[in-house]
Amino acid sequence: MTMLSVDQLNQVYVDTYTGEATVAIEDVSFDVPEGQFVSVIGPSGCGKTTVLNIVAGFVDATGGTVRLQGSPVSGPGPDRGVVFQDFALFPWKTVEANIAFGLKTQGVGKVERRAKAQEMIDLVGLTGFEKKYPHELSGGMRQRAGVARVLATEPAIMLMDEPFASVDAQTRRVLQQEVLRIWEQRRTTVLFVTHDVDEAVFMSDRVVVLSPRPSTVRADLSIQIPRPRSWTDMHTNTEFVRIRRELMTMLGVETGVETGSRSAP
Ligand SMILES: Nc1ncnc2c1ncn2[C@@H]1O[C@H](COP(=O)(O)OP(=O)(O)OP(=O)(O)O)[C@@H](O)[C@H]1O
Repeated sequence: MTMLSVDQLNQVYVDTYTGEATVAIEDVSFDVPEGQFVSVIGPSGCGKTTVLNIVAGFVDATGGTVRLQGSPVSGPGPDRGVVFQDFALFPWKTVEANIAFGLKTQGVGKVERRAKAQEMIDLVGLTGFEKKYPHELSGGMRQRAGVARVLATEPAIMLMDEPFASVDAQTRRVLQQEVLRIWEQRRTTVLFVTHDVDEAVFMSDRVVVLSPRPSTVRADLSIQIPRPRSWTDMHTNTEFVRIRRELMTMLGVETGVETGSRSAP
């Protein structure tokens, strides 16, 4: 089943003061089948975040349609769970309360909320940290709590915009593996935006490559690396090495052209 359908998306931003128009997205179309992990990659400023924000319902597209499970998207909704770069946890709530929060807004009763929150806490490896506040957690733990918070509400699709951008290189690799481990147990459909070629290839079933702004879909590559995946095996995995090289060349990374793309450290 097609979970998400992005059809001839177009986005023009108009500066409210100068009236100047910026065509961010020219014409972008792609589908995401249920259960797939799909990354969107492309040069800096090509409109990756804009695509995600339109799918999330935060931004109204100036053209084209986004359908989720066949229904047009016209605003934010509980069927889409967004994992933000800055974790978006409430600092005054414990891990448990943060994770249960979305369920509360959905009207889920207290007992069920507690049970679901605990299930998610165990799933992401935060058992024992239920009563801690976000400032008492490491960046990696906060991100896991952020993922758990979104997963608890069982969205049809998870939208992730550079979720590991603010953590150090080593933690980033650990978190990439962690998120994959969690994802492999749930297989929630994921739309993932990143700059990072290695991250996109490592995580995804497919990588949608956008052209420089105003963007179109430049390539749509299927990643046939068996799961579960681990970073230890990647550099000797011929499929990883081949697709990584193809993407690097496409994005101009090896020719030294400034594209904003980079590989994972
Ligand atoms: N709210 C806005 N108002 C005006 N212009 C915007 C707005 N949001 C984005 N843009 C412009 O649209 C283009 C695409 O931006 P967007 O953030 O979607 O790209 P991106 O590929 O995610 O960038 P990056 O990789 O640098 O994060 C850029 O030129 C940006 O300046």
